[in-house]
Amino acid sequence: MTEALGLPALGDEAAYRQAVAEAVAAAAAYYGDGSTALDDDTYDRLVRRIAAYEDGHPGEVAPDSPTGKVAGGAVSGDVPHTVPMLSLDNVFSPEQLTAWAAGLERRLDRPVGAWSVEPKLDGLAIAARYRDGRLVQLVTRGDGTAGEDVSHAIGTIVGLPERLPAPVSVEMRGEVMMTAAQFEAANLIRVQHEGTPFSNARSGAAGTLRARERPYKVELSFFGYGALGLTPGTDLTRRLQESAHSEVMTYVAGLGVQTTTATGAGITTAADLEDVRRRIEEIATLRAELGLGIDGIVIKADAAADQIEAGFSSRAPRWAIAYKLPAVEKITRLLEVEWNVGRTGVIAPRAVLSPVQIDGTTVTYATLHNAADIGRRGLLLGDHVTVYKAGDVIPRVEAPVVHLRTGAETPIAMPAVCPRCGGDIDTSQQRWRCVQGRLCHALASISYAVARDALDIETLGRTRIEAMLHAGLIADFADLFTLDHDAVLGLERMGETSTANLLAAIEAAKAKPLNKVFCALGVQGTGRRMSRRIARHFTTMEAIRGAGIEALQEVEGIGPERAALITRELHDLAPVIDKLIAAGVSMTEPGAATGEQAPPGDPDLPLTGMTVVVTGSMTGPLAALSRNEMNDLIERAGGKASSGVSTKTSLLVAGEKAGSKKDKAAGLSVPIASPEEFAEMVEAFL
Ligand SMILES: NC(=O)c1ccc[n+]([C@@H]2O[C@H](COP(=O)([O-])OP(=O)(O)OC[C@H]3O[C@@H](n4cnc5c(N)ncnc54)[C@H](O)[C@@H]3O)[C@@H](O)[C@H]2O)c1
Ligand SMILES: [Zn+2]
Repeated sequence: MTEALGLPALGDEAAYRQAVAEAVAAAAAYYGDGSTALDDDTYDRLVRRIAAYEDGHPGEVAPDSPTGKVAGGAVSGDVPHTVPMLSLDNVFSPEQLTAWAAGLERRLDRPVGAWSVEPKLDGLAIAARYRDGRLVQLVTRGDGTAGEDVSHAIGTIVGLPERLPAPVSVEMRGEVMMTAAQFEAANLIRVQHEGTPFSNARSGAAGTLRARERPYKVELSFFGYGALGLTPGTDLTRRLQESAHSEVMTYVAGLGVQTTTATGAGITTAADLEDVRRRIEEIATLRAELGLGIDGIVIKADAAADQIEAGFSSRAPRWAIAYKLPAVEKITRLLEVEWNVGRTGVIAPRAVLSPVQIDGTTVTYATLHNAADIGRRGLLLGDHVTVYKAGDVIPRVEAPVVHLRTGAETPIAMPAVCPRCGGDIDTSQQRWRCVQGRLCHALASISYAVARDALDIETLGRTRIEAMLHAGLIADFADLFTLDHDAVLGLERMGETSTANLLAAIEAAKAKPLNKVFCALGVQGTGRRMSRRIARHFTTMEAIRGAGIEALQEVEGIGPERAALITRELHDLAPVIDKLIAAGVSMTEPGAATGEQAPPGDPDLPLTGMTVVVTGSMTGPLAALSRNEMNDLIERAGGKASSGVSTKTSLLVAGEKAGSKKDKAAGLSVPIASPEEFAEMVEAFL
C-alpha cells in the first residue's frame, strides 16, 4: 500500500517502532515550542508510512502510535475543554472530497444543504474564554479533551480584544499564528536580542505563545473559526448551538473578534460541491499573496442540524474536512551564497541550496533579497533553512532552523568589492549597489579584455578605464582601438607621455593572436583555455563566426548546450567584433593548421595526445608558474590540461605536498612525474 503512495514501506517491526518514536518526538516538539526537526511534509509522510504498516500488521500497533490521535498523542493538558477540541480529517484531491461528501450525505441520509468554505490556517488551535465580555483565559488544544493554560499571552494577540462590546460568556475558537509581517518583525527582534531566529511562522507562534519572560514583545494574530456558549442553558448558548457555522462567524466578527474573513481568503457558503471546488481553486490561487500561512481549505457542513447529526470520531468532526494543499515550505541546507550584479548595478545575494522538491518543482536557488536580510535572519553557511515556494513566487529562504546546527556552520562572507567589476560598493541603502551602476558591466568586461590572459594592455588600469567610461570615450573594449589622442590627453592625470605610452600599448595589442582577441570578448562558456582551443581549431574569426552549433562541437569540451550559448553570445557580440575588424585588430591564429583538415594534434609536440594533471606546489624551473600558467604550458606543448585524475589521465605532475590526487594516480597506475622531470619534457616551451 505504501508503494502506491510512492513511499518506501517500513520493513519490519523494529523499523515501525523507530518510525513511531521519531514521529512522537517530532510531534512533541512541534506542538511544544515548535522546534521540530522535520518539515510538515516529511512528518506527514512518516505518519502515512506508520499508518500503512499498521494496516498490514494490526496486531503490532504501538500504544503510543500517533495515528488516529489529536496532536499525534504527543501533548496533554490540565484545563478541561467544555466541548472537545478536535483535529480535522484530510483529503488531497477533488475525487477524495467528492467521496468524503458522499459518505457524509449517506450518514445523514440527505444531501447537505450548504457548505461553508474557509482557509485552513497554519497556526495553533486555541480556545479564548470570555466571561461577561472579558477575556479571562486562553487554553491550547492539548490532546483535545484538555489543554494548557496560556492566559499569560492575553494582550499580545491581535484580533482577540480583552473586552467585548457585550457582557457575554463565550468561548472563541480559532488559530493563533504569526502573519508574514509579524514573523519578519519577530525574527528581527530575536536576532537583535539573542541571535536565534524562529525557523518559520508556525514555530514562532508556538514558541511565543508559551514564552513567559522575554525582554521583548512579539506580536501574534488570532483568527476565529468557531464559538460556543460558556454558560449552559442561556439563550446565547442555545443560539450558538442552533445557528449555522456561517451565522456564528458573523456574530463573532460582530463582537470585534478577528475571523477567517480577515485573512483575505474569506469565508463563503457554497450550495453544492461544484461551487465548493471553485472556492477551493480561488483560495489556492490566493495563497501566496495572503501574507499568512495556510495549509489547506476547510469545508464544513454549514447547518447546525447537519453537524449535530453527523457528530464526531475520536479525532475529528465528521461534518468537516481539510482539503490539503501541497507543502510550500521545506527544510534543506544552505550550501553557498552567490552574489549577482544586476543590469543597474544592484548586488543581490542568492542562496544555493541542497536541491529540494517544493510544490512540484526542484528548488536549488532561492532569493535572499539583500545583504541586510542575511544579518536580519541570522543565517550561517551550512545551516538547515526553511525555504518557501508557492505557485509562481520566486523561492525564498525564510530562516535558519537553529536547533539543527552542528557547530560546523560558518558566517556568510559579504563582498567587500563589487563581485563583477571589483569596484566599490555603495552600502548606504538596504539594496547594495556597485558604485559604477550601469557602467559596472562595461567596466568589468573591459578590464577583463585588457587583462594579462587576454589583450595584456598593462598600462590600462582600472582607474583609466573608469575615467574613459565616465567621459564617454569608450563603451566597450573595441572602442579602445579608435581612441582619439587629444581626448585621452584631456582626461585627468593624463600627460603627453602617459597618453603616448597608452596608445602605443593599445596599438601593439592589435597584433595579438586570435586566441587572445577571442578571449578578450569574454564569451560566456569560454575562458582562456577554451578560447585557445577554439582559435586553434578554426584559425580565423571568420571561421568561428560562420561555424554554427554543429561545427563548434568539434572542439573538445564543447557540447550542444555550450555550443548554443557561444553561438548566441557571438551573435550579441557582432557589433564589437565588427568594430575590432574595422580597427585592424588581428583575426587569425598564427601557427595553427588551417581549417577542417587540422590534425587532432601536432605530432611533433611533446605532449600530443596526452592528458596531464598538475597537483601540489611546483618547484625548480616551474616554481614561478601559477596553475593557469602550468595549464597554458601543457596546451602549448600539445597536451590537454585536466584537473581530475582518472583512467584517462596520461601523466600526473606531482609537486610538493601532493595529496589525494597522487594516491589516486598511483592506484590507477598513472605515470607520475616530478616538476623537474616535467620541465625537461617541455623545455622548449618554457
Ligand atoms: N513538522 C512536524 O514535526 C509536525 C509534527 C506534528 C504535526 N505536524 C503537522 O500538523 C498537522 C496535523 O496537525 P493537527 O492535528 O493539528 O491537524 P491539522 O492542523 O491538520 O488540522 C486541524 C486543525 O486545523 C486548525 N484549523 C485551521 N483553520 C481552521 C478552520 N478554518 N476551521 C477549523 N479548524 C481549522 C485547527 O486548529 C484544527 O485543530 C499535519 O499537517 C502535520 O504536518 C507537523
Ligand atoms: Zn561593479
